[in-house]
Amino acid sequence: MSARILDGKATAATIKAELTQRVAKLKEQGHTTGLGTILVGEDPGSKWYVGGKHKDCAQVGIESIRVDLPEDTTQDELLAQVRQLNENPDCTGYIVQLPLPKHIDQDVILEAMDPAKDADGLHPMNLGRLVANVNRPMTSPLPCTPLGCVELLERHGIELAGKHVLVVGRGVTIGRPVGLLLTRREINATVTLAHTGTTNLPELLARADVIIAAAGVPHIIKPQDVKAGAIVLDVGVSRVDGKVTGDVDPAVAEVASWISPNPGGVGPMTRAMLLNNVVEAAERNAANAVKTSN
Ligand SMILES: Nc1nc2c(c(=O)[nH]1)N[C@@H](CN(C=O)c1ccc(C(=O)N[C@@H](CCC(=O)O)C(=O)O)cc1)CN2
Repeated sequence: MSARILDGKATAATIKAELTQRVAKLKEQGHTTGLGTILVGEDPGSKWYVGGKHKDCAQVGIESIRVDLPEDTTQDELLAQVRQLNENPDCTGYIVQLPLPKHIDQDVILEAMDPAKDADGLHPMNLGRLVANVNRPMTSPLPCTPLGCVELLERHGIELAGKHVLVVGRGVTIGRPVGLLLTRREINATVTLAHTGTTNLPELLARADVIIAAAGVPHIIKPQDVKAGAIVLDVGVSRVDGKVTGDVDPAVAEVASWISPNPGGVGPMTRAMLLNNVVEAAERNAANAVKTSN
């Protein structure tokens, strides 16, 4: 058996085409949609990701504002840039590219962002809303990679209700929020969150219906670890000899029923969900403008 492919590249292209229409509609109504990015330092991977975000914006008609700062930028200088984007009316939403240099406290920066402009859904208020709101539709931004995982599965017709999902990794951008998202009532999955302190990972892997691997350890998930027919999302990103390498050994495709390639799986979906968050923020602004004018 060879697993079917959860094609993130093709799915992201479809989503971008849908978003292009929504951005055009907003423009017709007199609303511009703009994404801001703040990049600190020279990390080649981060530069590539930020460049990709601006290319995506150009493709779907979103204006973009790019702030690139040197590695030795102080926390106060970065905070000043954050406040400028909070106030900039052309910026509908923005992101601060992570990771930040070690001398900057990521939590302080994320907390200084206007939660309504937090295109990454990583402001503590937006993460708190994800924790607190189990039943009503979410109206605040959600973290892009978790959203990308859910959207990728849904758009391939995969039902998660009643499934046992094992998330490997407890990071704030993926592991923790994806668990919260999957346990919302409209998705209804049962989630186990494994991390470096988990003592029975082999046992958990062997019984999972769905595995979301976000550990950042190259090829940590092997074919013999996985239940036959499991659905496997490879979210981890490491570089081995300069090549993007996921958490999942490609031979897992011989055992799984569905697998996301890496590259070409969850990465492009993360980018598409960022655009989605910006467009949703612009649509919320447009709806609020109508309310206040009535
Ligand atoms: N502020 C944020 N910082 C970071 C995030 C994030 O969501 N918000 N996630 C990652 C990096 N990231 C987006 O910023 C990201 C990672 C990977 C991809 C992607 O499309 N990857 C390609 C392969 C890329 C390659 O060849 O190097 C793929 O999977 O096909 C997009 C975005 C950390 N920082």
